[in-house]
Amino acid sequence: MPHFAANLSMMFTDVPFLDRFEAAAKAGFTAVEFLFPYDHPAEAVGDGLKRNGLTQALFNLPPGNWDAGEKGFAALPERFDDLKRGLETALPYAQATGVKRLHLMAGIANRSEPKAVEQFYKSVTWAAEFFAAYGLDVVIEPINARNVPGYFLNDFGFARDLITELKIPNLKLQFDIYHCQIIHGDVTMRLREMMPITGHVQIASIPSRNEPDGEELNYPFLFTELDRLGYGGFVGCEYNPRGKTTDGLAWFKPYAGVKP
Ligand SMILES: O=C(O)C(=O)[C@@H](O)CO
Ligand SMILES: [Mg+2]
Repeated sequence: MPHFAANLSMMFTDVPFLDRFEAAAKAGFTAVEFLFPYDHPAEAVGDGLKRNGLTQALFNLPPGNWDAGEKGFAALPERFDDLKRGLETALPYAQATGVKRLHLMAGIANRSEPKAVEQFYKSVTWAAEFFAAYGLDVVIEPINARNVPGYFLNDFGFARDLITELKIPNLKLQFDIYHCQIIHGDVTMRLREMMPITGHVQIASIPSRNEPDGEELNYPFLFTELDRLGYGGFVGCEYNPRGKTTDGLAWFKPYAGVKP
């Protein structure tokens, strides 16, 4: 049975961030993820988790000025120092939460520009080697161009080739089913192909990015497929609830309380 992680940047937003851990636990989640914890002290985030018996599935490395449109630096040669500083910033949060994987964002850059590609390889290698020393994985996620126009990493085949070519044991794919369906379709065949390099999975309905209980994809089929493929990682609920988060959790009832 999949092990779902509530995304606390998108779910339970009717309460302040640090109160969302309790809200997720009360709703039956045993794991959480979020985009960025950096507005709060690492200890407070770690306490929120521990007090509620939750496991941290994932969070993102610092992306730069998110509100100004920055989406990470990994493909930006002129921002390599910022990227390196970001790894240091994330480390205390990783240690306070006990998370085992971190998402490295590529940034807004043109993939047909050789310097951006070269920098992406360099940054990904640097980050993976940095976190290997702490027993952490680094994941990279293809993101569709409708949600993030100009995002460098917008192709699952490119991510697969890079991971396969670099052969860095702690470098893996963040397989967001929502993005895969929008970019390519054929989600089941891609899950089958890319399962050996997949370190994290995320879900949402397509095209609305709401609860995984309708629209384009048959999620119960995909959850069974993840089990059939032997996926033992987390499935992040990275969706915008249609209304109050708890009112939209009927789909989750059979999975509540599942531990790895
Ligand atoms: O947008 C997504 O999908 C994510 O997983 C975020 O963490 C990155 O924006
Ligand atoms: Mg995602």
